[in-house]
Amino acid sequence: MSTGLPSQILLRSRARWQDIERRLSRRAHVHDIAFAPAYPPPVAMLRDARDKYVAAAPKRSLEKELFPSSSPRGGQNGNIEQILKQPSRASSFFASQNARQPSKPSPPLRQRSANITNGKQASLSAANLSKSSQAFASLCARTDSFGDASGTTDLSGNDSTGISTGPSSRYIAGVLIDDDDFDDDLDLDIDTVPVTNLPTLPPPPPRVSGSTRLGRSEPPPPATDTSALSWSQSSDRHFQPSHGSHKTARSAGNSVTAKRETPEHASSPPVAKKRALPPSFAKRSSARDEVDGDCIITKSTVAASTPAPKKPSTLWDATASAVQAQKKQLKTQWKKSSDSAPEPSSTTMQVRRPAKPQAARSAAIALSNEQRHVKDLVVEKGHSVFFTGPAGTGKSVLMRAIIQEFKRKYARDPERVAVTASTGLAACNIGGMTLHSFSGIGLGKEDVGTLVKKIRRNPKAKNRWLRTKVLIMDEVSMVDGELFDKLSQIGRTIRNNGRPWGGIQLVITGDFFQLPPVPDHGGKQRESKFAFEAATWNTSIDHTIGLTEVFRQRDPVFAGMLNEMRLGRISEQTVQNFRALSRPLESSDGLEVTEL
Ligand SMILES: Nc1ncnc2c1ncn2[C@@H]1O[C@H](COP(=O)(O)OP(=O)(O)OP(=O)(O)O)[C@@H](O)[C@H]1O
Repeated sequence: MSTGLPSQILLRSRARWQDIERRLSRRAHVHDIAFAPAYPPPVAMLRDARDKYVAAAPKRSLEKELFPSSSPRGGQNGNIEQILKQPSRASSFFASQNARQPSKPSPPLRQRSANITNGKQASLSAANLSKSSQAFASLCARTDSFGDASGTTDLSGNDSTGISTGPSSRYIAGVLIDDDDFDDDLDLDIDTVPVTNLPTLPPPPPRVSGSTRLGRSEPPPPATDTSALSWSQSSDRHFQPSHGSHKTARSAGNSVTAKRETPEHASSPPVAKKRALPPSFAKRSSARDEVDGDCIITKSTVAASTPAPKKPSTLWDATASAVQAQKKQLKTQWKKSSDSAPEPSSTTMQVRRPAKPQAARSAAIALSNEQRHVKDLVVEKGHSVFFTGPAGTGKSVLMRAIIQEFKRKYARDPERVAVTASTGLAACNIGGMTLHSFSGIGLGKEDVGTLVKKIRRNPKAKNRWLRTKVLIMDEVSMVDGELFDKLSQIGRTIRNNGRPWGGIQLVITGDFFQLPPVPDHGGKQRESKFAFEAATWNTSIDHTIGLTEVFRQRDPVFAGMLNEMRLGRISEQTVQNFRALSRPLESSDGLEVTEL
């Protein structure tokens, strides 16, 4: 021993000091000669040093806090194992050891002992902490301090290392792990009760023979006792057999059995439950049930699965096939009646014959030669054509035939054909839209530049202008000439094509002797002009064709009279013929005829 030893070692317990004194006294007594010339008597020197440090240092606290395991207090005689076997002291010890590791300030796993929270350890200086570590190292080096401690640590908590684990704490590799630190795990609601008594499932029932009669009404299977299934929390009725599935399996001759079938049920013969049908079905099949009891289920099943088709309650509820059947029936009846009965009047025929769709009627009509010529010019040769003619010459019929041909031609790209008319009603007549809607110009009062910008802001209208190859225009007599010029210029601009209408093929029809364009009385008070008066009319139209054959009137004299009126050049003979038709009008319904 010398004065160079750490002062903390000198602060050990009084008992140890006494033990040292005793030993040194013995050594001095034996080796007095060796110590005498160079050093003062060692016992006196050490006593002085002890008194000096004991008086200077807070002995009790340091002993308690820095060397709790080596303190002889409590009669432990420096045996840490005995100290640590006391839970409270062990906790205090490890808490203080953890507090002495400033380089690893890990957050506490749980509320520590008062040694940490009372501020005493926190007030220790860094130097004291370092010294404490050294002292603890020297303490650990002492074999007598740990008794029979070995160099290994048993993480299982069994006390082979001499470090006693309390009831709720373990020391693993210098880290205190308290089992209570994982108290949150207790909140996990995991049912870990081991299943020890699992019930044995019943053996599969014997195969049901296919000769089981399904029509027999037998008592339902008894409720099975599920008290043995204590391992499940399911309701008891869940363990009762499912009759529907059993019946299906048995009827199919299948050996598959429901999982929850109990042994009692498996041993009982298979039971077929008679199906309960709705009252309406039961009434219908009751007669057959009485006759053939063996086929009750089969017949009832058929009745339930394929209900009889509903009869249409009203005429307009009929399906397409029903309408077709009615048509055939009416046609047959009409043929029979026409063969047997005298020729009915035309009025009666009009009423009786079912109205055909317009497309079907036009398809049934065979085009005349002049009509066919126009259609070939338009569809086959792709010319821009304007065809006109008096009323009843078949302009509309021809136009519908042309549209049909174009739609067939551009079936993969129907946007190539634009069907328009000057008015909404005329557009509906041919299944199209108004010319204003197609072009996207609104009322079309602005100049061409403004209208072009307007169209370019409208993607749909712009797309129509760009995609259209053929423009159909019906009732052209009501299209204003100025509008016609504007549209032609718009087509050239948007399609970036210098040809009239930007190269769009025009198919125009109408009768300029009929309704004129709507005059613009709003702004400029100008007189409206016909489309054929437009500046671009002649360049836009390749062929102008006039239909002459009138189909609406078969009387050529009457057709000639109408044609004179259309042209405004009525002959004297025509005037006399019309006056000869004059007669007093009879109005038996009380309505007065308005004179124009
Ligand atoms: N090729 C044809 N064969 C038989 N009938 C035809 C033929 N073309 C037209 N018709 C009939 O002539 C009648 C008049 O046809 P449509 O209405 O097409 O004439 P329109 O010239 O359009 O008359 P409007 O100028 O008054 O509208 C219709 O009843 C139609 O069925």
